[in-house]
Amino acid sequence: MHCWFFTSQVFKSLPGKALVGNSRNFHCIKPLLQSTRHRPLVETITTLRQNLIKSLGRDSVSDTEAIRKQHSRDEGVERHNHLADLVVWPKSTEECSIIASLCSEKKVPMIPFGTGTGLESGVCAAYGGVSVDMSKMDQIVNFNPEDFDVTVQPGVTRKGLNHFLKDHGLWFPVDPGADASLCGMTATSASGTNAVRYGTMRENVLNVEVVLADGRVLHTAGENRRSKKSSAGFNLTNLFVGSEGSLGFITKATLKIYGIPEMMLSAVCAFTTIKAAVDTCVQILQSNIPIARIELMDDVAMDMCNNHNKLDYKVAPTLFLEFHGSEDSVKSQAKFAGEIADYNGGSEFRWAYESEERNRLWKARHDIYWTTLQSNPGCRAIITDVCVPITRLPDLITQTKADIQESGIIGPCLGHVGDGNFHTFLVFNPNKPEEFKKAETLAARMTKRALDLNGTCTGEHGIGIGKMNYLEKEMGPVGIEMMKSIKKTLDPHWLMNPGKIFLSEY
Ligand SMILES: Cc1cc2c(cc1C)N(C[C@H](O)[C@H](O)[C@H](O)COP(=O)(O)OP(=O)(O)OC[C@H]1O[C@@H](n3cnc4c(N)ncnc43)[C@H](O)[C@@H]1O)c1[nH]c(=O)[nH]c(=O)c1N2
Ligand SMILES: CCCCC(=O)C(=O)O
Ligand SMILES: [Mn+2]
Repeated sequence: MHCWFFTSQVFKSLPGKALVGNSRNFHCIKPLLQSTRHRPLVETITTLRQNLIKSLGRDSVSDTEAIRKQHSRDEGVERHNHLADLVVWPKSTEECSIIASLCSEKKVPMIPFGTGTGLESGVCAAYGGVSVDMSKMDQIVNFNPEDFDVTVQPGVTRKGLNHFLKDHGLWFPVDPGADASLCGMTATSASGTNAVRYGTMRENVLNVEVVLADGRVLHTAGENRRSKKSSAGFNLTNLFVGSEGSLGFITKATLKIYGIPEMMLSAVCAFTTIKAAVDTCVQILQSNIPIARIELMDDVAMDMCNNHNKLDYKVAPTLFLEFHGSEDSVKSQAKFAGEIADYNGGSEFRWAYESEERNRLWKARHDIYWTTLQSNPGCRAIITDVCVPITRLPDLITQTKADIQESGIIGPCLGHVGDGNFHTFLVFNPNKPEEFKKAETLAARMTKRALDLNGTCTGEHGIGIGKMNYLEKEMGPVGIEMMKSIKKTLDPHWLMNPGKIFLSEY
């Protein structure tokens, strides 16, 4: 994989005539999409801006540099140095359609923006264009507690939805660490710590409303449909789950919701080896214990976690577990899981009974990325996200940890092991190109290994720019051809989030 350290020479060599972008100081950028595409001309953007102001109002359109910068990057490693030319804030599906029609008419790229918590540069403006910030469409538009479904606009975040649902004794369990928008989560096919029991976005989205590149509005399961199952034709809903803004704007998502369990009980258990911890996880799943969360943190992650959260857990490979259900069910699940852990040499479970204690524990888990960066001031990290069939996980993690140790790079390992999904944060100093190179080499080896073990390059973060070349390997030529032909049907001028997912255009 190539990585170019940013120089003005590289920037000048990018395709384009009268460019509207600027040059931020990036430590690394990726090769652009193989394309003859140019950024929009200044005069095109000027006319488009006037038309957008006429349709949406002056307050809903911005071309200030600070706002364009804020909308052109996410929380992952900076892989791009281009800014959107304009940022707009639609207030309704109709306004979204107008934006799409105006941009299509001028052949200007459109980039949906949720909350910008993505990790693979999905919101970067690879070819400039219009960043469409969906945050002002923030209503819960349909709530059916007795049917266990809710329909939200794109500005509703997962924490916002859960705050609303709590008073009704309900919750939405998909929980990426960040407070992401639910439509952004749909767009990236997100998951998190609860997926082992409740599934990912793929299993929890019943219908989506989409504004297509030309402004048409599609309801992927038919307008207002919210049945739990359907055999009616192709599954268009799941086509849009994971589409990463490349097929249209998700303007509504209808989601499954759940009753808050009568009891939730968390526990922490340390092991002498990674293999013993992962074996425990595999055996718990094979025993059909309906565990709600089962997360792994290695010794490196536990050490950082203790230091930053004033915790005193053992510095060893550790499982964080959680059981949901009635009191009887939780107790019997916990007993059975405890016996399996014991069989694998695990320490006694350390229980967290009270919700305050549980929240502290899971917050420490969710914050581990920030903890890693704070433990290494001035550094950034390449975030890996491979996922394999669970029986392959012990080998994958053990070999990866050996690789990391040999490289001398700092790289905590953690994961949603119940799904076979794990992450490393490969820390590098942006001023030391050799460290970045080492981290990239490690990430590439790990991903290749996961693919060789029948897995995927991304369990939950998506392809964006960061994993474009891996998608080609994972899908093979026919798979990529099919994906592109679907994109061509929905977005014939390649205007929706160009420069993402695919290494080359049609
Ligand atoms: C600390 C921390 C921890 C985690 C994570 C991030 C961070 C910072 N994430 C990643 C992230 O939260 C996840 O990818 C979200 O789904 C992104 O949602 P945003 O609303 O922020 O989308 P964001 O604005 O970042 O956009 C992401 C992509 O979706 C597209 N998009 C956004 N809104 C859209 C819309 N309405 N219509 C069409 N396309 C749209 C964008 O164009 C882009 O390609 C994660 N993820 C995960 O799965 N599991 C995890 O455990 C974590 N953990
Ligand atoms: C922000 C880095 C990875 C986040 C993540 O996916 C997790 O902690 O599980
Ligand atoms: Mn994760």
